[in-house]
Amino acid sequence: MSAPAVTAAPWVRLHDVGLRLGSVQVLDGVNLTLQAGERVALIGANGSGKSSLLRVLHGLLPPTAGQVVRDTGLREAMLFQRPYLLRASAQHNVALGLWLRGMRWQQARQTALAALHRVELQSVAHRNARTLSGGQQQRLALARAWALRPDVLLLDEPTASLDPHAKREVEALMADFAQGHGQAGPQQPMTMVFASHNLGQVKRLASRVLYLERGRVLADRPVHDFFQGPLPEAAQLFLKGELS
Ligand SMILES: Nc1ncnc2c1ncn2[C@@H]1O[C@H](COP(=O)(O)OP(=O)(O)OP(=O)(O)O)[C@@H](O)[C@H]1O
Repeated sequence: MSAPAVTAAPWVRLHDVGLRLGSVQVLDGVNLTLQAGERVALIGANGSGKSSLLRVLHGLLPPTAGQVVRDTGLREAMLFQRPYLLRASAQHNVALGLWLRGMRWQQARQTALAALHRVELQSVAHRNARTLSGGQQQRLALARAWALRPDVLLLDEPTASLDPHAKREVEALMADFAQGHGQAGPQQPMTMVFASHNLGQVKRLASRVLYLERGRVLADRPVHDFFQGPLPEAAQLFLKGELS
């Protein structure tokens, strides 16, 4: 992908952020500035803290130490590992999110239909969302997020449980959104932060890579530098394991 139009404005800053849940130190001493327009991949072993960091970035989990400072003028949406869908039509699932944010129902239904077109799900707009395939459900979740016109999209392993074809479809939509073909318009590429175990996907989509281990950010590099190394030994070993 071509270089993103990174603006100078930070979307969010984390100052020495820690997160303790019960007896587990989930995040530890995280210092991070993410700029609008970046495409950031979070990688690391299971349990390294990727999902938790996404939740802290999105403001769903307050940190138990440190500070999060965000640009509240930017609209955010988040996609979870398994989308939560109501037992209602695909169109209804998208429209409801818009209605809850104050849009009139008729307009919400129309906007929802346009969003379903965007992800090529118009033919199943009236199907019960729970009967859709995994790939279709993930695209529906993307439509639901896209309909909200987010400036920032956070995604937690969005293609983890999908077959290769569905994976490619979801990835193509992510790439499209990141390039500025989302609703924010071509002048303003969507800022994207995604957790992934798929290094090919990271290379294809990310502009910057954060490697997490036991709640700490051990490496934070532009994507090209990350894969060219040199990296801290732990990150190097992780990459070797993932690529073997
Ligand atoms: N509510 C909770 N209470 C206690 N510990 C938690 C809670 N949520 C997460 N954890 C722990 O925090 C650590 C980080 O979890 P997290 O889900 O953020 O990791 P992850 O890198 O996203 O993992 P995966 O790749 O498996 O999705 C894990 O040890 C997990 O068990």
